[in-house]
Amino acid sequence: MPNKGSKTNTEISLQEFISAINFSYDGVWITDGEGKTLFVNNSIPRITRLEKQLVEGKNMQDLVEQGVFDKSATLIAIEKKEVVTIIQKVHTGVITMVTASPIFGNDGKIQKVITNVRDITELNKLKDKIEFLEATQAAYEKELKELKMKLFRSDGIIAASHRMQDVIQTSTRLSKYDSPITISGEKGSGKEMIARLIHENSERSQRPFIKINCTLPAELLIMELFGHHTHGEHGQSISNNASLIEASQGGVLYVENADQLPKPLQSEIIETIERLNKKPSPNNLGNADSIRIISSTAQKTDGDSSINSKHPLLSYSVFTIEIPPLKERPEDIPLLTKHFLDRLINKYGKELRIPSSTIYDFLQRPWKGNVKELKNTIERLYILADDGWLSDNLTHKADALKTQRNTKNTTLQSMLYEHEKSIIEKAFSRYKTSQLVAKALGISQASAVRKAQKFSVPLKKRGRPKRG
Ligand SMILES: Nc1ncnc2c1ncn2[C@@H]1O[C@H](COP(=O)(O)OP(=O)(O)OP(=O)(O)O)[C@@H](O)[C@H]1O
Repeated sequence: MPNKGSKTNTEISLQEFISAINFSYDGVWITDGEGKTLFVNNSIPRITRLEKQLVEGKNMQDLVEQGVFDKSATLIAIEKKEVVTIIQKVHTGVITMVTASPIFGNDGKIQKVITNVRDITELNKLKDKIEFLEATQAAYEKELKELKMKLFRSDGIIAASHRMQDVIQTSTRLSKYDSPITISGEKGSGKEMIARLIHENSERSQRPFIKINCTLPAELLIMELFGHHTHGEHGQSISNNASLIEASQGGVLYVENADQLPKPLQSEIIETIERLNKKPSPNNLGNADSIRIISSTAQKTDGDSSINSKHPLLSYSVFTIEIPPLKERPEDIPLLTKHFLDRLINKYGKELRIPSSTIYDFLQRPWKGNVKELKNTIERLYILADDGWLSDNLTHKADALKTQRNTKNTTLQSMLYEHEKSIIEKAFSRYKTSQLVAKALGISQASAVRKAQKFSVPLKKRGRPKRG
């Protein structure tokens, strides 16, 4: 029988209780209802790297004001009268996670606040490590994307502008799928070129790419699309020529300007293709003869679903690639010009150079017929040129002679140099002073002066005020 005055096994003395709390691995910090420190256990100095004497008896408010902590969970818990968890910075560099729990008396007032303190510096290091790994992963993904872009065959396609690079990137992605797609863009902007690029880079590349010319009269188009059938003497249907749809099996059917086809014909194309695509394959490995439809439209479809819904072929598409008009991507113009000129030189052997004034002029034009118009313009100028320069009037020829002295070749760098020079010369001839030129071109006056010196443009001297 235990003595009346002695402790049972389940009872604990205050001394034992305090030494148990001192053993706790987490820090324990107890204050009164005003935030004055009454007790800190032995883990507090280990975790916070603060001397016990520095904090014992101190009010949390003072410790925050002295900058020992950036904020105090105890003070917030007293204010909010609820349990609070925060991340706290100690001026020793340690980061802790603290949870402060108010203890209420019978009168409803806070009597004590007991706060658990945990060192999360390690956790933070882990977070840094995760962030580092995420950044590394992002860098690898970027590299992979660039490598994929390199693997993607896009020879002969100029895409210097961000918008065209996006188009190429989307095309790369879409070439791996069979989904029907629409390519939209103004006439001559490169819709067919992108459709062919998708085909060339897909698993269908060895199978046909069949283009339907929607400008043909409807009857002829129907015959071309579905084949010409007559009836034999027993009433059976005899096919007299192969249909374009059948010819495109396993490959791509490119329906150019699909929105110009009569709607019933658009629906019939979809139905015929769906029927053919559903034909079971001999080995159940998917239909190797399935047809992929790529439609094109000169209408801008972005954000306007009403355009798509009016045309069965456009609404059948699961993805639309928008090709921007040439005037919205001027960065492509100098490179396209060089690209088309190089091709002509390769074919015909007549060497020509491009004067900066021609590039300048090309950058100003509206190019309503887009890349096709640029290509044709270059071909026309190439045929007409007989003095070694690709230019389209006498002023340009005079410019070309000037440029000849300064330009050794037609690299992009030299073209850009000449282009900038021409802008600076024109700006000084129009606005006269470096101050006005700077304002017009949106550059600093110092930069306008430097550019004038770079291109040997004479600077107008400021007149001295007259005396007397
Ligand atoms: N980014 C480019 N790089 C190189 N050549 C291009 C580029 N874009 C278009 N072209 C060339 O410009 C010409 C017109 O392009 P394409 O026929 O693909 O345009 P389109 O939008 O299909 O024209 P249309 O609306 O008349 O059918 C083609 O010779 C094509 O190879």
